Amino acid sequence: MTTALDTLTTRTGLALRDVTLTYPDGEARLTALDAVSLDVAPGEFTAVAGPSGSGKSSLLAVAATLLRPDCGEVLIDGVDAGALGDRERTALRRDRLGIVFQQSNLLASLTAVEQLLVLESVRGRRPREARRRAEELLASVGLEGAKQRRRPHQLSGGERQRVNIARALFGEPSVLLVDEPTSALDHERGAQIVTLLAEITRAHSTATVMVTHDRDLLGRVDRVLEMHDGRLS
Ligand SMILES: Nc1ncnc2c1ncn2[C@@H]1O[C@H](COP(=O)(O)OP(=O)(O)OP(=O)(O)O)[C@@H](O)[C@H]1O
Repeated sequence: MTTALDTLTTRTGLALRDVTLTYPDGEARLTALDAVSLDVAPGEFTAVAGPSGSGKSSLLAVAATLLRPDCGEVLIDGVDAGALGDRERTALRRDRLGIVFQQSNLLASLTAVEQLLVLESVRGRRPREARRRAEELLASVGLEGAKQRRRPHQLSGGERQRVNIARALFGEPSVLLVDEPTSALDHERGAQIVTLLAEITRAHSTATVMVTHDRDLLGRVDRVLEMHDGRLS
């Protein structure tokens, strides 16, 4: 069976159209996203800043197709995620999205290279080719040589975050979603991670969205959007 995803070739990035998301709140509903629209083109690095509780994580979860909005559309490379069945949406996420969560969620028993290779079973590259690509990606985020064979507890917080970023890039995503990547890091290391994300956005032509509340780190992004009470401006 041919699906919308099989025929998809062009990369157009991320678009949200009038997205509203509510959560149950006792008898009522709390509006976390209020008619949010957003376009992020390939190669564009957009930051979303705003106070705690303003809806930033909800925005990323909806863009990541992990939460379904009450209404509105989420388009990844022009494909409306809401129109897909569960299986197709999972495939869209796997093939088109890279997600970097706030805390590094690396597996304790695996080395840096293995954190990337563990994804391989679902992608079907040849093992040697996959290992070479994993090593190249880790080197490109600044982790070279013996560090690639270390486990998470043998790496610094910044290095773990680099592994996370390399892992998110392993599937060659069109859209890169990054949630508070610097929350566990000091200012200097945080700034290095944001610089790295800016470079990645150019080099890989990803439509990158980074959520942050650290305004000191916004110098390297193309655009800063403000989130307030579920509204984006
Ligand atoms: N699962 C949930 N159930 C009910 N309400 C929720 C849920 N998740 C988030 N909320 C509420 O939705 C609103 C937006 O939350 P969200 O986590 O998106 O904000 P945020 O800007 O990411 O905050 P922070 O910077 O503290 O992580 C908040 O009022 C929050 O309390």
